[in-house]
Amino acid sequence: MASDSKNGEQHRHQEVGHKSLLQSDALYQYILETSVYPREPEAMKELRDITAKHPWNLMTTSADEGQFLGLLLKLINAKNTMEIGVYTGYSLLATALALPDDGKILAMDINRENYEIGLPVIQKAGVAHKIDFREGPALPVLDQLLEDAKNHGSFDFVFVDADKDNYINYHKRLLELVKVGGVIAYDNTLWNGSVVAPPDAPMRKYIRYYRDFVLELNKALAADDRIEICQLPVGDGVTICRRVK
Ligand SMILES: C[S@@+](CC[C@H](N)C(=O)[O-])C[C@H]1O[C@@H](n2cnc3c(N)ncnc32)[C@H](O)[C@@H]1O
Repeated sequence: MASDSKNGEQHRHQEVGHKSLLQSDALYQYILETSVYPREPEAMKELRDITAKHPWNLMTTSADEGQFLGLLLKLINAKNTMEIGVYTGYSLLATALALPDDGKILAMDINRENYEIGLPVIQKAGVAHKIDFREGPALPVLDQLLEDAKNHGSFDFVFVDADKDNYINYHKRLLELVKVGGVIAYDNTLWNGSVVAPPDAPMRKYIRYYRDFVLELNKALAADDRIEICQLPVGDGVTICRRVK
């Protein structure tokens, strides 16, 4: 993405230059080349390459975050999961590969077209049967799930990576849908580093618009005694919440 600042390179790095908040490109590259790329499944690499050619590729989950999600899912033995915000499906594929063969992902996105870009790769990887994709806004689907008591406490894991202005609304509902001991991961909780930017700092419009919602969410998660949390500087910041009551 172009930068209009004199200090173009640095500006780009801060805003959207790569998918990490680490202050050194070399260090991030080291992590990718040492620990991530050599272990990345072939299908995920293929999907990452396809997505890189798409005009909205900045939205994709980074390879290091994909690796983290896959490991987390295995550590908690997740089976019944949900994803809000699919795009071309990189995090979805990471999830599908990490789940057992009878694992499930209820995946929601308002845009089916982008999901279909990645779908052939997901099918080729032999994990498409785990995915139930719903096109449309996620909130009404959550409300519908809540109407049936048997869905309460039925999810092991949820990855939320969609409209930041709804995260608080998702949280209210997800806390009832995730089991005690289950995990909700909220993506982009450091929001391009803008959470610590002074209010008059130059920011892209969409960064400025969603910033207040992210700040509110972070405060609300920290104050919520129904969850344990850990905010990690992976990707654009991901907050892991474990339901405790
Ligand atoms: C950052 S992208 C998701 C990236 C994805 N997790 C990946 O690994 O590539 C955000 C997605 O949220 C979707 N989205 C936006 N508003 C939504 C809503 N109300 N309900 C469901 N999906 C929504 C967008 O269409 C977009 O594909």
